[in-house]
Amino acid sequence: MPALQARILDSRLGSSWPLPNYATQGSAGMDLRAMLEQPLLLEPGQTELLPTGLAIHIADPGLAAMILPRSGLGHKHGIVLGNLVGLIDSDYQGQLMVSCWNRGQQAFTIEPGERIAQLVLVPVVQAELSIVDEFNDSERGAGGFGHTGSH
Ligand SMILES: O=c1ccn([C@H]2C[C@H](O)[C@@H](COP(=O)(O)OP(=O)(O)OP(=O)(O)O)O2)c(=O)[nH]1
Ligand SMILES: [Mg+2]
Repeated sequence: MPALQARILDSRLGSSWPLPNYATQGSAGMDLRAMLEQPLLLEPGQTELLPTGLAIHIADPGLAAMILPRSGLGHKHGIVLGNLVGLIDSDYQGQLMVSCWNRGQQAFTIEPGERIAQLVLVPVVQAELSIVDEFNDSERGAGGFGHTGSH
């Protein structure tokens, strides 16, 4: 498992609540917590940017991190991400922020320290554009958006 540099920006993280970690040996993501001073009522349709108390520096341009919703919160309570997916650049050193969007019909209260999203490290390939006039033929060509049918 590679080491990931992290800074704790809220001292409650690691004392009142555990640091983000993998819940099981096979977990893909580590949960991020809402470092709130008090419970936050999210009305239907409301979006708030929440601090996580944590900064990471991935440093390796061959890696990035994604912030993804937690399935239970998203499916049962409509609490997903205002940006749908958060992408954390390898050179970002600021606090990890989570945009929480209540896309549901009911208000939902986020408690201080609640696990609101998950962080997944992913490999990245950076490419240089090589401009051409025509592509070599491919089986698909420009067909898309249902081109292959629905059965
Ligand atoms: O859910 C998120 C998404 C992004 N970020 C941070 C890390 C990321 O590296 C930086 C920039 O994100 P992005 O490139 O997606 O946002 P932008 O709107 O393009 O801003 P910028 O102009 O700073 O790149 O914001 C978060 O903390 N949480
Ligand atoms: Mg950007």
